[in-house]
Amino acid sequence: MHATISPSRVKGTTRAPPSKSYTHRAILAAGYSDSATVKNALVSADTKATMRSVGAFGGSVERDGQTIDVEGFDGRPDTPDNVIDCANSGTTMRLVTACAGLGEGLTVLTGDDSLRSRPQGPLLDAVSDLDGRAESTRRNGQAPLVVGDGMRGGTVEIPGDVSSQYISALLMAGAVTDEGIDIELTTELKSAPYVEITLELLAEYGVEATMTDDGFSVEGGQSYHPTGGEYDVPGDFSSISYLLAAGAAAGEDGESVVVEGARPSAQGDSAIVDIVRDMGADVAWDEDAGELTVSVADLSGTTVDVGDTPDLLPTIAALGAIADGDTVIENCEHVRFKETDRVTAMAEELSKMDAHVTEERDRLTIHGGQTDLVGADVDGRGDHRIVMALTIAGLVADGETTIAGSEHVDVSFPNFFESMAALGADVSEN
Ligand SMILES: O=C(O)C1=C[C@@H](OP(=O)(O)O)[C@@H](O)[C@H](O)C1
Ligand SMILES: C=C(OP(=O)(O)O)C(=O)O
Repeated sequence: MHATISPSRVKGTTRAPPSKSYTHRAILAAGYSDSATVKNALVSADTKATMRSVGAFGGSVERDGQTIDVEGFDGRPDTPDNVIDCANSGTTMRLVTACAGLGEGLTVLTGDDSLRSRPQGPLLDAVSDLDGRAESTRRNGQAPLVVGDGMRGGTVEIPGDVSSQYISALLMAGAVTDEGIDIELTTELKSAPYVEITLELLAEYGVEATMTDDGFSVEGGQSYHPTGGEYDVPGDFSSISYLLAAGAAAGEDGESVVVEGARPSAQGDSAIVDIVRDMGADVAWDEDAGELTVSVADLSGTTVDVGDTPDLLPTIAALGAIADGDTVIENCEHVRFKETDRVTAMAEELSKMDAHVTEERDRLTIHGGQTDLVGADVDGRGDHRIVMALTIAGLVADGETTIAGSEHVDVSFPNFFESMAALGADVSEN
């Protein structure tokens, strides 16, 4: 599918979709429990992969709108009858790999072309070091994976600079081992707020895990049970970043964009509020009401370290192409290991719209204000965040922008184009 965006202005009230990261964890945690209900869940292609996994492990997952009732597998998972398809979802593959490691039998995990090219090696090594079996069928550290054989607890070393999801996965699984798991990081942790999200979610399910001097630790023999049997998912700040960016860059003069569902949580991506402010936009955040209000401004460049917030890179790059002056995105090498290499993807696609971009291994600089953005045929590269970020650029470009692969927004923000159109954006899909 293609999305066509014509220059347009936005205003009005919209609602943030529920957090993808919390939804994945809440559903798998419900799987580890005897039963739990996840309310206000994100129902998207990625979170459906986690629901399928819980079912494959012997749980039952029933969905009524955004309420998910889970009868869990209660501790260690059963051996699945079939392979588990994690589709495009890195979070599912990592969280489910550690869970599969607990099983008596073997689980086979696969995914789409993108997911089968992403790194799993450090997590496979960790599961093996903890006496499980974890192999890449192609012996290249990538899926398809074969995992199982009753991983035990213990101490394990793992790098922190490839994916924080390995640590989240081991913490979730470690709670139901006998001995627990102590994780020692061998390199600096990137995407650290996502481990905070895991700790916060675990606490909500009555499971204790902590940060230590050299990593993280979870005691074994714990059981999962959310207070009152229910967990309520907060709004997603990665998704909110596109809505805020739209309001800041393409808001109607004298009007504002209001985003509901923005309640504070451990999400590092709430940094987008300050980033947009630094670029010159006026943003008010009523944290009690969970409401953000943004109005249009002449944006200027900024410098952002995305070590903690990799998913914001496409949004910041698009804003940088709209702003005057240089926007420097630093500490971004790990953003190359996502659904696509997002550093190169944004550099190349924004260049098609006449943006001036300098790409280095660990830094992306967008030289804003040198020429106006022009509408172009661009490629979303099968990556939801590239599609959504290019849409923001398309709102202010001169002429029509056509984005290939627009259907991929179903990974994290299925009603993205409907939400944009309701705010007044001139967008259509065909
Ligand atoms: O744990 C999570 O929910 C996520 C962690 C981050 O990945 P990395 O830890 O691989 O950087 C982030 O990019 C991804 O979208 C979601
Ligand atoms: C990288 C992402 O997700 P995942 O790692 O789950 O595929 C994302 O949503 O940007």
